[in-house]
Amino acid sequence: MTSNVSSPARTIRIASRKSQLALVQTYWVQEQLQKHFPERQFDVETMSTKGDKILDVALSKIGDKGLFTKELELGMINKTADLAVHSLKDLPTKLPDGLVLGCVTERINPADALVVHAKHKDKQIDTLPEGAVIGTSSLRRLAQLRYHFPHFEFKDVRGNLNTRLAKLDDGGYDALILAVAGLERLGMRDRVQQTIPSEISLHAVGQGALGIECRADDTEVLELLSALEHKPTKYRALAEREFLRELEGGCQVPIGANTTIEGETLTFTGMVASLDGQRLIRDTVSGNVSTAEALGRDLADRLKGQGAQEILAEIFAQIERS
Ligand SMILES: NCc1[nH]cc(CCC(=O)O)c1CC(=O)O
Repeated sequence: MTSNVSSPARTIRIASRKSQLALVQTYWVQEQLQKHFPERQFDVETMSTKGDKILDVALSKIGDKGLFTKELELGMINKTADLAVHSLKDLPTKLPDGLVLGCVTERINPADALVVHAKHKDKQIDTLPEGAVIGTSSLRRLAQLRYHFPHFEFKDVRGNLNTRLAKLDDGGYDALILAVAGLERLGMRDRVQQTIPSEISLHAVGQGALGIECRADDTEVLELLSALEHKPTKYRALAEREFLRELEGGCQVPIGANTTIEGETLTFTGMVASLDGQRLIRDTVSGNVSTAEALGRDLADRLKGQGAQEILAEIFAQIERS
């Protein structure tokens, strides 16, 4: 038999973390694929990742790249799964051999959000009182906010979104900094007190977009995924991820980004900051969208030329010691 025309199409197995946000994202992708390919079958299989299991240690101290992705990747490598849906910002810039970023879906708001305790419901980030306790587990948010608001106190906060919000509402914090995108996807847009301007906080690389990973040689899945691809988001993601790769930072270093596309022009602002918020290096480049990755490298080189490498080296040493 040389033809497989009559054999039934294989079921496509989508691997997902079990967190509420991961499931919302995965079911959204499943629904989109089903819409484009009504004759195909797409199943979802859930699994726990290391990042889901370790909840009592600050993320920056676990320090592992791929904390939220490794188990899903093993599933694809072992062929018990065919694709995995990630928050793009949780996906390391270097993927395991044999796997690729098959598709980037349309980005929603990539900004960070201020979420406040009820007693601050008339406040914005710049009117919160001196000594306000701000919860964040992101070194990027910590460094940028310290730089602009040295009079706040910062406290780590872990757990899924609902757990974090409960800790805020219980009075453990005055405010939290969270991604607008995560709140929006979980139907909690009303908790966004303020979208933090990019002048204050540049978002994480890839924030607000979904990245779908699959086997590099699975042409069938790659073809299915191309139906979900959003070109402008893909260009922005390529530029941002190349910038991060060049700076050799995982998700747990204070590196921020902001990209916009107007016509054919991609404009990219990036920053690297020290943990104490004392030093912050920021610059902007722009060029044709077709040169997205080169723009990311160019921006990284410029920041390195202004001292970014020293800052990052210090941070890696600090994390290792703690
Ligand atoms: N690090 C956790 C994480 N990974 C993805 C999101 C949601 C935002 C997104 O999809 O970019 C969040 C929560 C947050 O940062 O508040």
